[in-house]
Amino acid sequence: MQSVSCESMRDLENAVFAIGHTPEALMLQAGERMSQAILRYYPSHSHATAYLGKGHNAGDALVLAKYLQKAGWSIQLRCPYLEDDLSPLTLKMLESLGAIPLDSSTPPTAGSLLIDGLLGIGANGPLRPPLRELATEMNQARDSLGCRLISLDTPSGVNASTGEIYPAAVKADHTLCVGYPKSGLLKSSCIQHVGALTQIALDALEDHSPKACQSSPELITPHTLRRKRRDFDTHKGQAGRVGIWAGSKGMLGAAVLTATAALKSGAGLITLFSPPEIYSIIAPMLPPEIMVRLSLSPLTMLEQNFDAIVLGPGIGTPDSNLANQLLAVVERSSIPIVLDADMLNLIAREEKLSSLHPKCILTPHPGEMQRLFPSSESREKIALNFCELYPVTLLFKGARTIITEPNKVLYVNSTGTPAMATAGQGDVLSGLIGGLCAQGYTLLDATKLSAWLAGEAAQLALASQTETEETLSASSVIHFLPQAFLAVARQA
Ligand SMILES: NC(=O)C1=CN([C@@H]2O[C@H](COP(=O)(O)OP(=O)(O)OC[C@H]3O[C@@H](n4cnc5c(N)ncnc54)[C@H](O)[C@@H]3O)[C@@H](O)[C@H]2O)[C@@H](O)CC1
Repeated sequence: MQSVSCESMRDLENAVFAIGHTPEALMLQAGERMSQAILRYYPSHSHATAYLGKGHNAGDALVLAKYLQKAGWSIQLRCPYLEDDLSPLTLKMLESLGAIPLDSSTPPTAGSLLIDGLLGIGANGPLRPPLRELATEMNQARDSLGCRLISLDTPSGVNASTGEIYPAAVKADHTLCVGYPKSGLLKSSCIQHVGALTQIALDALEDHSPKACQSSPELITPHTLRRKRRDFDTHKGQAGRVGIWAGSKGMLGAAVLTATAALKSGAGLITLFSPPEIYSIIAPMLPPEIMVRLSLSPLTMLEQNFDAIVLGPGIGTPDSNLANQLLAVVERSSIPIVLDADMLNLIAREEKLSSLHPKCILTPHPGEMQRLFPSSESREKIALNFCELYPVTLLFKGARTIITEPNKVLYVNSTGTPAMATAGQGDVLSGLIGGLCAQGYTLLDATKLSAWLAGEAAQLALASQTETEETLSASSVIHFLPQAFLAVARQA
């Protein structure tokens, strides 16, 4: 979904008002849909403290609060202004919420969900008192009381068009963007203030596209993703065959996670190739649906009828014979080939970037990217510059994973949580990408969908309370993939 400046968002808003939609109708829908997002991702909470400014961003917060109240939550309204200071529509939403006073002094309690409704796209420059003090209070409660902080439309104190971060800017765990995502918020430099991003669609905007801007990054949202439907008579050979070369002594788990994620992506036949020294140990670790083939050479993968190949998770530093064969597989492969982890280090070390071709998908984390393509530019520039030189699909991992291809914009993933900062998450991702490519997704679609699914699965695992920020593992992400698939809106 295209990102827009606050100014373009205003133009769109005015365009829909001009044809008869009202600010009130939009606010009611935004607030209701925000409440659905909160109940989905934060169902264990039962108390919210809504921080209110004067404008319509506060109005959204009040509508949201009303829906949470209906769901049985208790609500505190933290506001430094008098009722008469509020914009008329915001005041109307306050009155409709019932007899909850505007609290100008009581800080939130532990466990409260903090709702940042201080400022939205009407923000102008750095946070001014008294809102600056309230933003500071929210950040302190997040840090010291463990509160979750949700920003509505934009995190207050961040310039949503440019990404400039002003003093005391709110550090949201999650931002719910109304209508279109604001371009400044997609920048990697803003991640600490924006957190996960969920787009809140407004029906009135459906027929109103923002002015096309070729360089605007696009947010990967469920509405931009597509799940393939199978023909009724599909058989397993048509559902995608994936060949995987992964794992080595001491890194068996990487192979298990990659192969299991490929299986859970829906691919019909998964074969893990395993050298003799680990074969007998790894074979019993795998789900029974995965074939494990004893093999001395990755080149045998090219003789099979695969639809996609994954190379690299957990391979460590291969000896020179194996290294040459792995590099030869990359060069000779004419099917999608996912290159991850030590395979990327090998390509960097052997200076084989020139053998990359359009069937390659690279999934580096920042350290691997630095070895492949040393640069001190921003993450966004590095990704775009890399794809100007090499004809590949690039997924550049990070708290805000970005994806691009030659002559394409940046696609920015919206899902994920810091709980994913654990070993094995990259293995899951490469297995998913390989599995989806094998099922006929384009390289770009497979990569975008995989990044979104993995992050969503992690968020849903936390929401389920079967995992916490401390306990979430790559295996639990795999476990929650079915729910993440179900969350993809469109089925073509
Ligand atoms: N764009 C849309 O289509 C929709 C927007 N809605 C909401 O409306 C919001 C925009 O509402 P408004 O235009 O009322 O603007 P805001 O709610 O962002 O607030 C503007 C107010 O904040 C004050 N202010 C501005 N900058 C400040 C600063 N740096 N420090 C302290 N105070 C400052 C201004 O004096 C003004 O009173 C959106 O962000 C969104 O949340 C929704 O109600 C639904 C539809």
